[in-house]
Amino acid sequence: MPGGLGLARTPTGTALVRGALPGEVVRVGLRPRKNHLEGQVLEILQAHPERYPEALPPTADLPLYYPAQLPLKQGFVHEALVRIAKLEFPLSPIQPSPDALNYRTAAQYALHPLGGLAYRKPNSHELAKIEQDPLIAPPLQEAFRLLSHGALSSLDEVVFRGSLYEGRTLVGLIGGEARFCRRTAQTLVQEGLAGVVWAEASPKGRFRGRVQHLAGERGLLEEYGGVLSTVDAQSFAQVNPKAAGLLYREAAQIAGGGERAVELYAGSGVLGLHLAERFCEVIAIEINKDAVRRGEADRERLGVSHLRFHRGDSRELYTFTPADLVAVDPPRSGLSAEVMQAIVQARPKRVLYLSCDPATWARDVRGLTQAGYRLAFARPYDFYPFTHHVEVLSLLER
Ligand SMILES: C[S@@+](CC[C@H](N)C(=O)[O-])C[C@H]1O[C@@H](n2cnc3c(N)ncnc32)[C@H](O)[C@@H]1O
Repeated sequence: MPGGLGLARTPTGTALVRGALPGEVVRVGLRPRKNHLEGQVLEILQAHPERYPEALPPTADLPLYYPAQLPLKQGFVHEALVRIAKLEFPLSPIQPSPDALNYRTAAQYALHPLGGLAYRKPNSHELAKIEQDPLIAPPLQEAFRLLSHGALSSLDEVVFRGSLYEGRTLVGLIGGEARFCRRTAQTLVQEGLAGVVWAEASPKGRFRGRVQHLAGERGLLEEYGGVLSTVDAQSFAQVNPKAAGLLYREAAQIAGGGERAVELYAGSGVLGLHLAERFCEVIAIEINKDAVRRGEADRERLGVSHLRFHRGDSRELYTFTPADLVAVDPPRSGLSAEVMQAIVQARPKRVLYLSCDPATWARDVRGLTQAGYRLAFARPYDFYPFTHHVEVLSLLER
């Protein structure tokens, strides 16, 4: 089901079960929650006929052979539209990921106290050591090998950001003190990693505190749908560049053209660079300064002078109206009430909505349809094989 949990009805109520696939018979340890029961699979008594038999990291909550994952993901988006947006709409078929394994170009791991890399078990502080990660792309495999054997126990986490285009990987070392990491960073670069940054472990979140460059490169070029964009270890970029490239291309095709497009939640403006082929002016609004810095550098390198960045909040859309198109790609929480209001007041002819959460997307589609827009196109995209996550590309028109 959406959220990556199995659903079961029991005599004492509904149970949400981590690790169970639809139709499986499992033995589960259950705990009562406020309105339901929750648990973890202890033993699989009758497995799904398509269950994937090889080892996967604990974040892979959809362990099915790849073709069996796709109809489930299509179903998550359809179900969100019917249940939340109250719409029966003919979704276009899901676009599979070009690679089902070895696709991720970003990953983060905890450091195990006994050495090696580990995952935090879902909803717990316990660490599960991992020997390999079949979901990460080839350039990250080498970084994984190097850091699995390093003596890094003073750190909390390591972050990898690789590039398929350059075949190299940047590493972020998180926690401890920068001065104790400098020598390790230089060795890692000598051993073939592209660059290393250090970041303090901050309660505000990863890379929200002090960040210091330690060795090698600060950024790498990555290809997204024919556009070369800079990526770094500390700011957002899509982690499946081949799948994201397909989405950006289709997004630009369905967006039409016109005088002005405004892109909200723009990151480093990769979508904006695609839209710039069809609009006389594109404004990219993004709150994160590192993402804006990367985007400005890309725009200059590519000579796209009619794409401009505004570092600020998406609520500031009103400063850049009128617009023919407003494009949004918000975090999982979707559009805030203020951004929704700003879009409705701006009255663009078209709203291009990219989403990484079908439930909040469906909520916002409902809001936009109530404000006079109609859903004209929607296609699920699979950026995260072997997980329940699914992206949506959609277009609304008024
Ligand atoms: C899902 S990412 C999309 C980035 C970009 N469209 C891409 O595909 O690479 C969401 C982005 O929204 C930015 N963001 C979050 N809240 C924001 C806000 N209130 N106003 C502007 N940008 C925001 C984040 O920094 C992040 O870069």
